[in-house]
Amino acid sequence: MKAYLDLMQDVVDNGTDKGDRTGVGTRSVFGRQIRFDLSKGFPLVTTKKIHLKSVIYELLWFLKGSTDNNWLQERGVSIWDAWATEKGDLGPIYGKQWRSWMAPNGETVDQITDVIEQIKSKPDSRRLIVSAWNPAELPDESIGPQANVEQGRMALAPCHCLFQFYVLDGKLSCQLYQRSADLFLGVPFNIASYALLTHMIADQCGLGVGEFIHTFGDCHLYQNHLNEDIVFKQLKREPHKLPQLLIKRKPESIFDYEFEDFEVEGYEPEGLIRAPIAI
Ligand SMILES: Nc1nc(=O)c2c([nH]1)NC[C@@H]1CN(c3ccc(C(=O)N[C@@H](CCC(=O)O)C(=O)O)cc3)CN21
Ligand SMILES: O=c1ccn([C@H]2C[C@H](O)[C@@H](COP(=O)(O)O)O2)c(=O)[nH]1
Repeated sequence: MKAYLDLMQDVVDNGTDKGDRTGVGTRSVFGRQIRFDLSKGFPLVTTKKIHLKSVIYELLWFLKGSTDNNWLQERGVSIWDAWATEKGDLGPIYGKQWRSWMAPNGETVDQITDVIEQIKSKPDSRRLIVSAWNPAELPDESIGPQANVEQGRMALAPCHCLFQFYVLDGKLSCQLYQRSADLFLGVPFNIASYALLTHMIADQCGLGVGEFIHTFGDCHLYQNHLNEDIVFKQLKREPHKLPQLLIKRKPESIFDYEFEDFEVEGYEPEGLIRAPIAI
C-alpha cells in the first residue's frame, strides 16, 4: 500500500489549502492516479486498521440496490448514519443508481446486471461502464443531507461516481473515477470496496483479476486530520505485506453473496487511528 501513503505525502507536500462544502477546510490536489495489481494481494491499508466488515456490508448493500440505512445499522455498520433521515432514508444514492436508474420512459436500468452480461458476451467492449452520477437527482447544495432526502434527492452527491471494466488475457481490470476523495477516512474504504467488487465480478464471469486503477479528481486531506495524531502518525508507519482475499463460495449471481462468503487471510495491520468525519 505504498502507493496510498505516497499519495498522502503528495497531498501534504504539494496540496493547496482550500475551503470546502463542509466548512472544515482541506489541503487538496487535483487529478491523481494510483494502481494495484490485484493478483499480488488484496489492497487493504495496513498502516492503520481498516474495519473491513463495514466495507463488505456497504458493498453488499449497494449491490442489493438498497438506500435504507436501517439495513446497515442492523448489521452494526454506522458509516452512513450522519447523512440518513430519522427513518433511515438516504435518497437515490449509489444502490438506486446502480440497480434502478430511472429512464425517461418510466422503466429502470439495472447497470450491474447489464455490465456483467456485457463482460461475458462482449469482453472487448469499451462501454463496460457503471455510472452513479445522475444529475437529475443530485442534492441541492444550499440545504443539508436530510432536507435533500425529504425532497427526493440524494443525501450526498456520489463521490465514487463512474467505473469501467476492461478484459485482457482472461483477467478483469477496473478503473474508478472518484471526483472527491477524503484521503484519510474514505479512500481506504473505497479501494477495498472496488477491489472486492472486481474480485466478485471476475468470479461471476469466470475471469481472473487484473488491476484496480483509482483515478481522483479533488483529492484532499481535511485540516483536522493534518496533525501528529492522525495523518503524520500514519505517514511514519511502514506498510506491511498485503493480505489475500478468499471467496469461499460461488453463488448463482452477483446478488447472492453473503458476508460469510469472504475471508481475508494474513491481515496484520498497525493499530486503529481515529479521526473526525466532515459532514
Ligand atoms: N467526509 C466524508 N468522508 C467520507 O469518506 C464519506 C463521507 N464524508 N460521506 C459518505 C461516506 C461515508 N463514508 C465513511 C464514513 C465514516 C467512516 C469512518 O468513520 N471510518 C472509521 C470507522 C470505521 C467504522 O466504524 O467501521 C475508520 O477508522 O475508518 C468511513 C467512511 C465514506 N463517505
Ligand atoms: O465513498 C466516499 C464518499 C465520500 N467521500 C468524501 C469525499 C468528500 O470529503 C466528502 C463528500 O463531500 P463533497 O462536498 O460532496 O465532495 O466525502 C469519500 O472520500 N469516499
